[in-house]
Amino acid sequence: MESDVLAFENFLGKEGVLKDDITLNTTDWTGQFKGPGSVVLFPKNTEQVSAILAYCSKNKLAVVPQGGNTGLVGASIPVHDEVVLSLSKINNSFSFDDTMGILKCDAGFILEDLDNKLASLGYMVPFDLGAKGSCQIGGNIATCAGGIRLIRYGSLHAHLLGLTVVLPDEHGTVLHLGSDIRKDNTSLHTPHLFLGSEGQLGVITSVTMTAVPRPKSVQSAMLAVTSFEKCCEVLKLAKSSLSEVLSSFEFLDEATMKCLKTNLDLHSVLGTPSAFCVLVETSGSNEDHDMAKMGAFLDECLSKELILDGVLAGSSADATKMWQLRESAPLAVSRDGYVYKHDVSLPLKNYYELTNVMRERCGDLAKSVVTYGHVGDGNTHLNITSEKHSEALENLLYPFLYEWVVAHGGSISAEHGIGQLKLPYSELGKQPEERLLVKKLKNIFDPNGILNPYKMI
Ligand SMILES: O=C(O)CC[C@@H](O)C(=O)O
Ligand SMILES: [Zn+2]
Repeated sequence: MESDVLAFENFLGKEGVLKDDITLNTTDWTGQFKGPGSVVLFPKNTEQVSAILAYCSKNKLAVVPQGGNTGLVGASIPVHDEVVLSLSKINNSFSFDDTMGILKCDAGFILEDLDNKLASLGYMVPFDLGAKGSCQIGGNIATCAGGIRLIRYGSLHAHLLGLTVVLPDEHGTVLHLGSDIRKDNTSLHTPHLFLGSEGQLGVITSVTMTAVPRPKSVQSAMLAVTSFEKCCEVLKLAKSSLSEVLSSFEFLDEATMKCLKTNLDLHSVLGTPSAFCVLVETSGSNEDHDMAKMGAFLDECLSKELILDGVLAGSSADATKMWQLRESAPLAVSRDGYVYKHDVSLPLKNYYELTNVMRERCGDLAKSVVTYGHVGDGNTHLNITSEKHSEALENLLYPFLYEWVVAHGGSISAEHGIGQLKLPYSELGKQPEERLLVKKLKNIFDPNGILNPYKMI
């Protein structure tokens, strides 16, 4: 490794190579994934990434590309002594076409910084995540990040136009995929292969994507609902009556509210306790119009007895309080004890059934069985906690939970990916021929298998 470090210092200068105290880059924020790693590299541009990958390819050194390291499945953490390649210093180039709404930028931009830059131009990034203050746009693409606005703007597949990627071959080949324009049907849509590829095909150094006009009016309301069936009725009504302005439809159950109160001292904004809370947001361009729509929607929810109670945010401080509840849910469960995290999608008819089934199955072994998530997309975050890691509980959970999800037509990973966490179950629900095709593709991009090994593929 010493000669490798010298070679890296030669490409990057001493300041681009971190040898000691690398724990920040070899541990994830939940503390669940820790790898020894060997060295952390901080290239400043695509050429330096190319030099690194060419060298690692010739010398068969495994590499873990790393963005903001905010993932939840251990995809950006080394398993053994892989070299960590951080993209965080590749964050200079930014350009924006404010007529077409097309953004081109380096992969290492922090999502929130990018969004702030776009704000001054009247636009925003078309997705939003709790991790926005630390995650990076290149990592968002590599993991096909979902988040709280997917119901309105669609997944990143709808926004990605082009990428610069570096391949892990002996030349460190630099590829410019797709284009910087909205419509280009001249080839296979190769940039999209990298969406959700978990850094296993190549290293993304630059991203071209669409941004969306920043809404001038945003309304948020929190609703108390007595049954999950009614939550689904409220969703249907929100889609039909809020239609084009609906931008979010999020969900927290009573156990989540309890966890927020006990572990973070965060209290519901609703006066009436209820089994379920729904957070609805609209985004539009005309406050009077959007307020009228939200008001009519809330009236209809009440008159049809779909909700027990509802609070409309009267100020941005009120809205912040509502969103703080939803966005703090992951932190609240992490303070509850050892957490078994799940990110699965299901047909809505089975969405909360999973929680009920698991609550009964886990019995007293679980401390809390908590569900929140993007109900509008059928994506549930079922988090099960125990005082400490429990093998008995783990054996009750797996593979039962993932098999149940697949048997009910769901996906074992809705938005967080496979990484290390779900690797043992990654074949579930997949046709063997599809897995084979994916492996063949991986082999074309990374014949030596050096890029982010022991993960999804
Ligand atoms: O903590 C989780 O399980 C989910 C994290 C994130 O995807 C969210 O939606 O808050
Ligand atoms: Zn989520």
